[in-house]
Amino acid sequence: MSQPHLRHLALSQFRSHARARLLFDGRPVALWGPNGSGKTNLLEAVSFLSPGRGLRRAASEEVGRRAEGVGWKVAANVALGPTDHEVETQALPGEARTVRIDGKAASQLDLARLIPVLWLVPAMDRLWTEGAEGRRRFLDRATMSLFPDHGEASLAYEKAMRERNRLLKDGSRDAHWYAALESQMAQAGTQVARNREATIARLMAAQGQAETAFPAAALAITYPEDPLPPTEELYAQGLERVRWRDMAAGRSLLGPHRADLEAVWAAKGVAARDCSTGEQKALLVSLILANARAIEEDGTAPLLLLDEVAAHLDPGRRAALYDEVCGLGLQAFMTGTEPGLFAELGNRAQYWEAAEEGGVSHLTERSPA
Ligand SMILES: Nc1ncnc2c1ncn2[C@@H]1O[C@H](COP(=O)(O)OP(=O)(O)OP(=O)(O)O)[C@@H](O)[C@H]1O
Repeated sequence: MSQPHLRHLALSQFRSHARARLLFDGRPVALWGPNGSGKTNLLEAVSFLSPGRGLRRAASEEVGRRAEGVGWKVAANVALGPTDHEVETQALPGEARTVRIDGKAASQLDLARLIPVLWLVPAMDRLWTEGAEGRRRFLDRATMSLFPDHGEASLAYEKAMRERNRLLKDGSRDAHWYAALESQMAQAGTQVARNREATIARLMAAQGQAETAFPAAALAITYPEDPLPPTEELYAQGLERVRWRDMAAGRSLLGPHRADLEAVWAAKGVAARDCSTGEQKALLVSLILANARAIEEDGTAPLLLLDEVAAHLDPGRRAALYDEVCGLGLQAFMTGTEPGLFAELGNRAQYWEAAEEGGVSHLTERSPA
């Protein structure tokens, strides 16, 4: 039986794509074409089949085609074993993004339960050297793909923290109100932290399982000040203890929102941030493949969006990546400016050529000559 995949994808007024309809057979998809031809835009459309702001972290109104201003829509048929699901997500001008699954209104978190979507984009080349926020987002996306309750726990945590921050800013001394919010933060925050810890354990185990050309990373979650108390009860007590310190800071300083993800190239003992650009990319590829393997242990498979990943890898690693993607049976969407970058894939992939004319992208299924 084939892995979960998109059977068809239709875009309407999505960035440079006025109207596009693509049919897929479950093989990886290699998308090639010149700069600005709409390749990343297509991957971004697929990333909107998961919760959040997609792989460019764009606001919904940004992704509607500029010339039209009529809103945008992405529709897909998702094959999950013997069952197909119709998924639609769209936003009308000035309105929030909506989701429908099999014709019924659904939440964005329902998308995550249907099919996980993982991605690597060029902006993530700086993941290990820039601020902790990007690394937390990367970790949370991995976590959500393995623990579907993670999205709800994160939302509950953020909501309680926002309310506590408001009390802190207002200088409130209402101990009962603080205690209620701190108990909610401790409950949801402990869940968030546990899910993340379990995720890095699974990613490390999944890296160790396969002999690949990609380096294994030792991962750890760290905190800038106090470590996170290990139980819900101790965490609630910790929040009470630091209440007046937090009031001076005007915000909560203790919790999973301060976490950072550290990675070390295990065999060399070198921190990811001190590795070369290509090595950092190889570490990310290693983690994303480990993530896919861990998802497969749960009996499903993610969609993988790899934007311009081939350009950074030497030919040996490129071939290894393709072998791994094909071995896992993943529907990976991969972009490159030239078809030659996919030579090692041969007929194991479906090929689409992207071209742009008058600001509108066109996609044609075409095997490289
Ligand atoms: N909202 C929008 N409406 C219309 N066109 C848009 C919109 N947003 C971006 N574009 C256009 O889409 C094009 C970029 O497409 P995309 O990023 O998919 O290119 P690409 O093929 O991935 O290129 P590269 O190889 O350079 O990464 C640009 O020409 C940009 O102006």
